[in-house]
Amino acid sequence: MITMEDIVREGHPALRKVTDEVTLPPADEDRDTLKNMLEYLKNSQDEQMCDRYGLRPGVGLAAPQINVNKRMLAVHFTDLNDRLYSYGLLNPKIVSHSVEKTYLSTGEGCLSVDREVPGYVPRYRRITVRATDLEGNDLKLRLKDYAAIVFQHEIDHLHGIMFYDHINKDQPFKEPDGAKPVD
Ligand SMILES: O=CN(O)C[C@@H](CC1CCCC1)C(=O)N1NCCC[C@H]1C(=O)Nc1ccccn1
Ligand code: NI
Repeated sequence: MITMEDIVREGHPALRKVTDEVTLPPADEDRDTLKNMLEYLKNSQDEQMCDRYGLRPGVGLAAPQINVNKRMLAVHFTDLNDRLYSYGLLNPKIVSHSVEKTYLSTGEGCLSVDREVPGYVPRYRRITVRATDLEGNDLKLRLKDYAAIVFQHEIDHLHGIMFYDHINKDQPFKEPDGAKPVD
């Protein structure tokens, strides 16, 4: 099982690499890795598992965070309309997005960042993501608000981008133009 020891922290070169696409169909090793990433998220949202293994709760995890240079991510969360997003995705790609922006009013954090980095992280309010899931199905996900934010945070990791790269240096809490916050 993946624990916090497996999660690399900022400064580790893996977090600044652009990941390689996964050859499809995925090798068993890649599928197992992605299943373990999804398992981590579920474990991290279970009180007992959290306490027993010292896990930091997470709603998303990208392969570079466990030092795997592959274009794979896992998400496990329910959005504000109680829709469950629980996926292991291969080669996810944002194929379109709104001009309109959003941001988490609490700012963002990262399991690979052991410090608070204050400030709003501008994100597209709506995105369409194409990807392959663990069963080999081609998915097209239309995401907005919180779900769009989570997926953008994870897909950024696959391109060596950290959330704080987007924070306005001069005015971290400047509201991004015309953006509607997600609380
Ligand atoms: O790349 C992936 N990561 O770095 C894990 C991050 C991903 C989220 C950060 C902002 C959007 C996606 C993550 O999940 N967190 N960030 C650090 C500590 C908190 C934790 C979190 O938001 N937990 C949570 C939230 C709601 C419900 C349950 N748990
Ligand atoms: Ni992160």
